[in-house]
Amino acid sequence: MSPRAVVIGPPGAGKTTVGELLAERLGVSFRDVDADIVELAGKSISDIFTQDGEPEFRRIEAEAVAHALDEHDGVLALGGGAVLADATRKLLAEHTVVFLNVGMAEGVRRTGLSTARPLLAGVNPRSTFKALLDARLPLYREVATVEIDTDKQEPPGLVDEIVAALEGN
Ligand SMILES: Nc1ncnc2c1ncn2[C@@H]1O[C@H](COP(=O)(O)OP(=O)(O)OP(=O)(O)O)[C@@H](O)[C@H]1O
Ligand SMILES: O=C(O)C1=C[C@@H](O)[C@@H](O)[C@H](O)C1
Ligand SMILES: [Mg+2]
Repeated sequence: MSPRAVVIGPPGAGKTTVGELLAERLGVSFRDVDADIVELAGKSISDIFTQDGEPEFRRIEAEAVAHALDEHDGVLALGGGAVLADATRKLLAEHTVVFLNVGMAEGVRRTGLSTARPLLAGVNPRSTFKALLDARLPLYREVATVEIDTDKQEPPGLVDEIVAALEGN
């Protein structure tokens, strides 16, 4: 079993919003690994980061991604930092991966000051977001089947673009 599409990208790229719509359009179910992790750990992502640390979060995340890639045949959204794990990038090489990209200004606007995103909760979200993009862009691109720029289009239009890109693949 393999997901119809795995959705990756930075926080605020729209993985959850666009992923849900894409699943609806394809007539399949949607699953979000961030939600799997919360269920597995029995606490919020912020609590995992503060109580157990980022390395422990990444360990749980890599395991949860491997399970979900194996089990889910619909649309699967990964957490923004899932591609940091070498093992996860290796697994993704076998899958159809949609990279939703977002620029710094729009990414910061969309994520706002939400405490649900512990990595962006610091004093300067703009520079944090930029550092995160600089470090991760090559990793997203390494595993992406298609890359979609989300800055200037609403989710329904993005779904049209993704479906067209996947059909042409
Ligand atoms: N293309 C878009 N245009 C405008 N707003 C958008 C777009 N995509 C998502 N949003 C809005 O941006 C916010 C973040 O979207 P969403 O939660 O889907 O991102 P995400 O990639 O799942 O983030 P995270 O990595 O934190 O889970 C939401 O309020 C959503 O409505
Ligand atoms: O960008 C990241 O590293 C993260 C994004 C979220 O999806 C969550 O997986 C968590 O907050 C970490
Ligand atoms: Mg999300």
